[in-house]
Amino acid sequence: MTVRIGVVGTGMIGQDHIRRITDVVTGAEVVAVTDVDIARAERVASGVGARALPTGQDVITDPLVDAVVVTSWGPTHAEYVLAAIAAGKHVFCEKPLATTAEDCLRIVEAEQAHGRRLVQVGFMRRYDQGYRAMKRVLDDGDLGAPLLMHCVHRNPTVPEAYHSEMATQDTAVHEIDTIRWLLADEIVSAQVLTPRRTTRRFEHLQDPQVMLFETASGVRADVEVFVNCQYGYDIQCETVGETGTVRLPDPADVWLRQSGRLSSGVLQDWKRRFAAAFDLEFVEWVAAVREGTLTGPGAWDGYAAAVVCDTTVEALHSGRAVEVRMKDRPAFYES
Ligand SMILES: NC(=O)C1=CN([C@@H]2O[C@H](COP(=O)(O)OP(=O)(O)OC[C@H]3O[C@@H](n4cnc5c(N)ncnc54)[C@H](O)[C@@H]3O)[C@@H](O)[C@H]2O)C=CC1
Ligand SMILES: O=C1[C@@H](O)[C@H](O)[C@@H](O)[C@H](O)[C@H]1O
Repeated sequence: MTVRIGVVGTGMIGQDHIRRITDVVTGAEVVAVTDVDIARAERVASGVGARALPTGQDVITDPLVDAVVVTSWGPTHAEYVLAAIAAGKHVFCEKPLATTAEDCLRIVEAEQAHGRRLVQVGFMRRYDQGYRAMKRVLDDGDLGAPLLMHCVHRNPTVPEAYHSEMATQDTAVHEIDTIRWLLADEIVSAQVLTPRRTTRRFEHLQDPQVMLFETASGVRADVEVFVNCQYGYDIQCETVGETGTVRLPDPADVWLRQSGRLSSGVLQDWKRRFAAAFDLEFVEWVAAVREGTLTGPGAWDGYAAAVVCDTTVEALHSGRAVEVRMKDRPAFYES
C-alpha cells in the first residue's frame, strides 16, 4: 500500500519534506498540499503532481489523503493536529507540537479519547546515527549511571525577528527532547545563565545563553545556546557516566593538509547537519503508518518539551532555578 500524504505548509521545511517523501522514501507519495500563500502551494504541488487545496482542513479531510504532515508556522500546529486526530489520520507535526503547553495537553487528551496513537513530533535528532549510538551506549549501562551531560547548540546567525525566548522555544527544544530521550528521565528544573552578550548581533537578543537542567534522577545537563557564533552550525553532546564518557561524533569530513595547515570544514546549517536523520525519520514514520503503529516521539514528548520550554523561559526572566510542573504521564503513553 502506498501511503498518500497531505502536507499543510509549503515553506522551507515543508518543501524539503515533500522532496524527501517524493525522492527518498519508498511507499509514500504527496497527493495534496496547502499553504496560506496559495500561489506557493500551487507551485510546489505542480512540481510533484499533487493537488493544491484551499485550506488545511480540506487537506486533512480529503478522502484521498491517508496521513498528514504539518509544516506550517508553529502557532497553527495545534489546530491541524487536532483536526487530523478528529479525522482518525496519522499526523507528523514539525516541532513544536503546539506553542503552548495547554494546547499540547488538548492534543494529548484528544489522542487518548481517540484510543490509538496517531501523532508524531518532528524531533529528528532521535534519528541521527551519532545520537542513536550514544543512546545504545547509555542503554547498555556500560558507563554506569549517567551523572552529567554537556550540550552545545550553535547557529552561525539568526534573523532580527529571533528573540531571547526563541533560544529555548525554537533552538534548545531539540536538546530538551534529546536529554529526556537519551536518559529516559524527566527534566524537573531549569535555570538560565546570561553571559556577556555578543556584539555581533542585535541588542534585543540575549545571546549566548547557558541553560542548566536537572532530571528526576539527579543528572545535571548544561546547554550552551549561541545562535550568532559566526563560524558555523555546531552541535555537541557529551554524557559523563560513573566509569567513562560518551561523546557525539562530529559530522564526517575530509582532513586537508595544505600550506602548513591541517583543516576540515564546519557545516553551516541544520539542513545539511541532520539531512540523513530527516530522511530516516520519514522512512520510519511511513513504515509505521503502513503498519498502523507509531515508533517515534509522540504527543506526550511534544507536551513534555513544551512544559520544560515554558519553565526555561520563566527561568530566563526570573534569573532563578524554576521547578518544572508537569502532569503525570498517562499509562497510554508508557513505552
Ligand atoms: N526540525 C527542525 O530542525 C526544524 C523544524 N522547523 C519547524 O518547521 C515549521 C515550519 O518552519 P519553516 O518551514 O522554517 O517556516 P516557513 O515560514 O518557511 O514555512 C511555513 C509555511 O507555513 C505557511 N503557513 C502559515 N500559516 C499557515 C496556515 N494557517 N495554514 C497553512 N499554511 C500556513 C506559510 O505561508 C509558510 O509557507 C516550524 O514549526 C519550525 O519550527 C523549521 C526548521 C527546522
Ligand atoms: O529547528 C531548528 C530551527 O528552527 C532553529 O532556529 C535552529 O536553531 C535549530 O538549530 C534548527 O534545528
